[in-house]
Amino acid sequence: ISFKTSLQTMMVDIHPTLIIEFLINFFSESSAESCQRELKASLKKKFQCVFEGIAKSGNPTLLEQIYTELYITKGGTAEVSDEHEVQQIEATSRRPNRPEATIRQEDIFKLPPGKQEPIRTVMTKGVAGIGKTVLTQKFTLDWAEDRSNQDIHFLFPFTFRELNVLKEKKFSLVGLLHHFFTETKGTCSFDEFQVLFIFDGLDECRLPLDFHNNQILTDVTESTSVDVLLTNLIRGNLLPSARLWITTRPAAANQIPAECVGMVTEVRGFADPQKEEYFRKRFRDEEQASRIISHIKTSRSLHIMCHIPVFCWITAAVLEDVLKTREGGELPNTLTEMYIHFLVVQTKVKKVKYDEGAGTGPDWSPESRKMIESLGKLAFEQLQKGNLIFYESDLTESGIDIRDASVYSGVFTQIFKEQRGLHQDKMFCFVHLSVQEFLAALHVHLTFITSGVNRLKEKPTLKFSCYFSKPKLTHLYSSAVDEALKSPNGHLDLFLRFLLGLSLQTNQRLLHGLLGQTGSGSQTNQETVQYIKTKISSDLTAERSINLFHCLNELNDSSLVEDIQQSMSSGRLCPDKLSPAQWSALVFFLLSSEEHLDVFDLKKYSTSGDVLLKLLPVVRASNKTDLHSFSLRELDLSNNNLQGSGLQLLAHACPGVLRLSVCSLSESCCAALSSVFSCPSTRLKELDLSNNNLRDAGVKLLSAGLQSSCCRLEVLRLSGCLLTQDGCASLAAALSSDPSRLKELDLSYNHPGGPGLHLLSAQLEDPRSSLELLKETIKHSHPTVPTGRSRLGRKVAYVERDQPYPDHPDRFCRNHQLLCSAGITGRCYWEVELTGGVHTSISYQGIARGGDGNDGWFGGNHQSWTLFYDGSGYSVWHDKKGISVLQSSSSSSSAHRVAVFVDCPAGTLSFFRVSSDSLIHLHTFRTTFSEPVYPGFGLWSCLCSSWWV
Ligand SMILES: Nc1ncnc2c1ncn2[C@@H]1O[C@H](COP(=O)(O)OP(=O)(O)OP(=O)(O)O)[C@@H](O)[C@H]1O
Repeated sequence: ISFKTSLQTMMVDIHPTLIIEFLINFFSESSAESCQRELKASLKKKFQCVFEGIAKSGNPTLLEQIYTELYITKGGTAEVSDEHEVQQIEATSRRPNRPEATIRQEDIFKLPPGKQEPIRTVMTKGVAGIGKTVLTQKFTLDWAEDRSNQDIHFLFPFTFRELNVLKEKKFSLVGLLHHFFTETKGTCSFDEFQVLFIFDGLDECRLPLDFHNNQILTDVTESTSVDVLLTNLIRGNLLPSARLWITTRPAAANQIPAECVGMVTEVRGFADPQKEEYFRKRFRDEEQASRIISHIKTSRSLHIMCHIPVFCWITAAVLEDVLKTREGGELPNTLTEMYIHFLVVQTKVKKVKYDEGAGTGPDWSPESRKMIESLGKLAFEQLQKGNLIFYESDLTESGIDIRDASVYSGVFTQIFKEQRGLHQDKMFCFVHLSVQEFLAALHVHLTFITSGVNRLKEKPTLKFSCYFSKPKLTHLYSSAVDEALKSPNGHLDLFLRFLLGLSLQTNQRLLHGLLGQTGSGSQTNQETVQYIKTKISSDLTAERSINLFHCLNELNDSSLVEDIQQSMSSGRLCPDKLSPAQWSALVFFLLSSEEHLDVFDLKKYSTSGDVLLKLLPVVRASNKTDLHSFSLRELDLSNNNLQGSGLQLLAHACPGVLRLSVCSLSESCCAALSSVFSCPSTRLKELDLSNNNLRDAGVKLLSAGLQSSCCRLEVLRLSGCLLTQDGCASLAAALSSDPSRLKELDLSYNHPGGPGLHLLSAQLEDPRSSLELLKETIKHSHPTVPTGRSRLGRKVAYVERDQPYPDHPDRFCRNHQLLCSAGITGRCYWEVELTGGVHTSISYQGIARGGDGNDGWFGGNHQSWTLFYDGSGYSVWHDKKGISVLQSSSSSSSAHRVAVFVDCPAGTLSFFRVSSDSLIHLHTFRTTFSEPVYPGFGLWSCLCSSWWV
């Protein structure tokens, strides 16, 4: 009636085009409303249940019944984190008591206080199994059931898993929405609606998200490949008014350019009270829940791991079973034990469900054995490649019959999930990365026991030699330790813990029937323990030695830690006399001891900068570190891979000068430092942040702190921090604010551009500004490409053929590299055209030429500095420390030029990329050259490496 009346009223005196417009609006609105209703109904159906590792035949659990609040923090960057996920879990597990900005699940898209604009793109990071998917499901369900976020008209939850299978297909954005959400077919224009896209699991994305080269697309009805749709949607070219939520494991976060992300949040899993809540929700029987909770609390390792919801789920499954069958018996304590029980429990479940077995004790049938062997092979081979999602072809490669695959996933539903993407493409994954790591370790163990082949060495070297001597398990373990230590991102750390855990006879007995013969004896274990201890004594990073201590734990050896504990309790601990192994033991002990971490009083140990550096992992982990008596005037932590952790504490502790040059700091660290500037108790006067990739976004955060009336900073060094005009504008705004006390600002080796410098130079003139000195030496020492340069026409290429040159002591024995014969003492500029993996370096004459080759690599010692191009990006190295400086968009096979500018008297060495006769600054080393330097070149491999000068 109301429609009819309105229409009649209008018909009387309104222009016909307006009537048509009214009609279109009227109908599109009502059809949009019905689309929304149907979409909500379908999402409600889809998300009200959570499949806890059971993909097919299990009983779905209601999300509402198990959902336990997750701890989510705000802040951080979209940058990649190199730490292995388990270390992150262990580090982050201690943080919840810190006053960090947290955010509730339902507020993720609320307008932030004081902001006019809503955030367009939120990225949520979190390690495997921490609850990202469940979180997006809860958000979606709450929306679909009208509980929250009703300002959103349409919510479209996608997973990268399902988008992967559309790799070869073409869609328009509207077409893609209609394809996945058929309920919305009645709506063709989403411009005037508030739309939220959820993209879950960026780490699983196999689409080439090329943000730099993909075509720009603004038309939502134009068809193209899905990756082009995604890059344009994320960049805001398509549907600029839409909101986006992307979730990812930390290692994959940097696939999205930082400028496209408005806010980063991180799921930290369950805080301590939520762990209890989880088990109480899961076990309605209160007594059973209490027993399980108190057991978990007795083992620090288990308690920490229970921050990860999926681990809670594994623990619940194991303990439920163990408590049933082992009244009064010992409960699993180490990680390996827990995972062995998990496997045993699953086998029993399978026996009861499918083989009508009694379910008492695991009886490994030949089929179950074969299945575990195949899954183990798959787990190991894919772990080596860094893959967590597998396709049918990966299964075939590991000897798994594709026709049986669904039976496998049906049987071992809780270990191995089968995912069905669109078009019924099958994808598989283990329920959790740690299950994959466990099965991979089991595979390596079994292969060695049965055939003497060490899978970590990849060569069946023992095939013949085993006729003469029995292959030794100690070799397997020591090579596994070596491989794990070699991995740049620690991807074998947890694998190693499991492999060593499996060497214990007590654990092997639990798997009796699967393993057949047991392998190692106590002699082997002792040798392995000794080997690990020698490694701990060597020069390892804190994270690496901590993992080795966890390994000793799995081997039931706690002697190193006990020694330290005794020295501590007897008051004999003397920090100046500790060996590297004892330092590591102290760090590990402090990290694993609950009470020491509540308030960590550093002065108990020493007040030297060196000690502070060694104890940094503890400082990072402690809830509160007492650094007030730490009365250093100046603290120089330059050239350390700090990555920002513990910075806030350090900066508070340091009253005068803090040097953090070349510390791998990024934008995220600037928020911490900025909050120090504005803290009333700050006494920081000079801060050197040179040669860290802070970029404009980081400097913007610092500038906010500089404006605080509490800030006492007088000297700020930001040389070589990748700043452009925007960064300079933020600094200029901060300096013009009233209370700024900054007198000296070093901006050399950045790209401020004319307007940027102009803004800052104006501060020098302004009598109200405190700025007295502005260094922007880039104008002078940043070379322009010289016009009259000549091509030397020297070319070197990598060949795999003997060369007819006689031996010479100046020749590098192992490394494919050479030094020029003329040394440089003044200023020199040269360019190199390269393809493939190439080192462009300078070095002193004295660099090692012989030996095993490890010390003589350019950048692998204190005598040389190098820019290394690995075929996809650049990194700079000196004294074995490297930082990545630029990812390249060109392919490894295409030639490109880099330039080197060395200024010996000034002590600078700069590397640039030459791009159509302009120079892009990559990095500047600053040092004192004590002798002449020689240009050097190295060819990494047969990737057709070659260079011209
Ligand atoms: N908030 C929660 N409450 C209860 N259980 C949860 C919660 N979050 C996760 N879980 C449990 O943990 C399991 C794994 O969670 P989820 O799949 O969300 O992890 P994820 O972070 O997406 O992991 P991945 O990176 O491996 O995809 C779930 O199947 C569920 O059993």
